[in-house]
Amino acid sequence: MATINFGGVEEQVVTREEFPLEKAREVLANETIAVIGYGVQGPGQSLNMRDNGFNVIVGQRKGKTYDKAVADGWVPGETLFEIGEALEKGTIICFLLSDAAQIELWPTVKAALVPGKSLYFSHGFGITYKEKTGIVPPADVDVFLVAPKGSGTSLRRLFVEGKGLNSSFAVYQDASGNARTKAIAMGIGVGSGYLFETDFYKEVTSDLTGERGTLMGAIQGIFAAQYDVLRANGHSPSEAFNETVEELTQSLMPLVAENGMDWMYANCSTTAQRGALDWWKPFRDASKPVFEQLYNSVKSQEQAEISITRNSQPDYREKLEVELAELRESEMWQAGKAVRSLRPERS
Ligand SMILES: NC(=O)c1ccc[n+]([C@@H]2O[C@H](COP(=O)([O-])OP(=O)(O)OC[C@H]3O[C@@H](n4cnc5c(N)ncnc54)[C@H](O)[C@@H]3O)[C@@H](O)[C@H]2O)c1
Ligand SMILES: CC(C)(O)[C@@H](O)C(=O)O
Ligand SMILES: [Mg+2]
Ligand SMILES: [Mg+2]
Repeated sequence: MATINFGGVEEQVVTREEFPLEKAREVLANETIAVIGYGVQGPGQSLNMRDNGFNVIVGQRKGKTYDKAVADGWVPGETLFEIGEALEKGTIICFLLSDAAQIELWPTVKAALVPGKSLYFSHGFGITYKEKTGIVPPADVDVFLVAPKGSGTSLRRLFVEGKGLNSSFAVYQDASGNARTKAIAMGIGVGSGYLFETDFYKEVTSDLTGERGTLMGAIQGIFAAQYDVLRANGHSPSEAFNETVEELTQSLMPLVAENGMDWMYANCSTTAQRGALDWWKPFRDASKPVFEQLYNSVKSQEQAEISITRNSQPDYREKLEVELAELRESEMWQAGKAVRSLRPERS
C-alpha cells in the first residue's frame, strides 16, 4: 500500500505501480471470472478484464442485452452463457445485476456458491441491507467488492484511451485467507486507476449520497434552478443553456478536472473570480441542509427501501423511461440538444 496525503489526511491506497497487471494476472490465473449481468458495469468490467488477459465469461439472460454481448465479441457456448451455466462454470461470481434484480436472482446464485468460490459485488447494497435483500452468503466463500467510481460506460471508454477510473474495494468475508488480494487483483483487472479501501456499509452510504447529491441529483436541481431564473427574466433558451450547462461541461469542468477549482477560477476573469468567491459560500450554506437531509435518509435506509420497492415493480423500466423522457423533453435539455448539434466538431 502506498501512503498518500489527501489534503492533510494520510491514507493507504493501492496503485498500479505496486500491484501491476502481471501480479493481478498471477493472482487470478486459476480463476474463471463469471460476469453475471451485461447492463452498464457488466460490459465495462468484462471487456476490460478480457482485454487485460483474464479468463472471463459472461452470464446473461437471452434478449437484447445478450445480443449486445454477442456483438461485443462474446461467443455463445464458449464465453457467453445463460446465467445458470455461467454460475456453474465461474469461480469468481461477479454479481452485476441491478441491485433490485439481485434480490430475485439471489437464491440461484447462492445455490451455485460452493466452497472455494468467491462472490464479487460492485456495490455494498445487497450485503449492507441484507434484512431487506435476503443476501446472506454461505460462510465458506470469499465475499468482496470493487466499486468503480463512475459509469461502466466511462470505465470502458477510459480504458480504451489508456486511462482509468478510481475504484474502492472492500472485503466482507475472507474464507480463503486470500480475499483481499483477490479483490485488489480484480480492481486492477477491471482497469482501476488507484484503489482505496472501504467497507460495504461506507461504500453504499457514500455512493447513494453522491449519486443523489452533487454527481446527479443536485447538479440537475441547480441547473434547473438557474435556467428557470434566467428564462423568467427574459433570456433566450440558447443563452440560458450556454450560461448554465454548456460552458460548464465544455470549458470549465475540464479545467477543474485538470488542476482543481482555484485553477479554473484563475483562468477566468477577475470579475468572475470576485463573484464566484463571494457566492460559493451562500450556495454551500443554502444546500447543506438538503445534503444533511439526504445523508440521514440514506443512513436510515429510507433510500434503500425506496430503491428496492420502486425498482422491483414489473413496470419499473417503463416508469423510469417516462421520468427520463420528462427530463429529456424539458425546454432546458431540448435547448441542450440543439446546442450540442451546433458544436463545431459535430457540424
Ligand atoms: N451503472 C454503473 O455504472 C454502476 C457504477 C458503479 C456500481 N454499479 C453497481 O453495479 C451493479 C450493476 O449495476 P448496473 O447499473 O450495471 O446494472 P444494470 O441495471 O445496467 O444491469 C442490469 C443487468 O441485469 C439484468 N437483469 C435485470 N433484471 C434481471 C432479472 N430479474 N434476472 C436476470 N437478469 C436481470 C439485465 O438484463 C442487465 O444485464 C449494481 O450493484 C450497481 O449498483 C453500477
Ligand atoms: C455511476 C455511479 C452514479 O457512480 C454509480 O454509483 C451508479 O449507481 O450508477
Ligand atoms: Mg451507485
Ligand atoms: Mg457510484
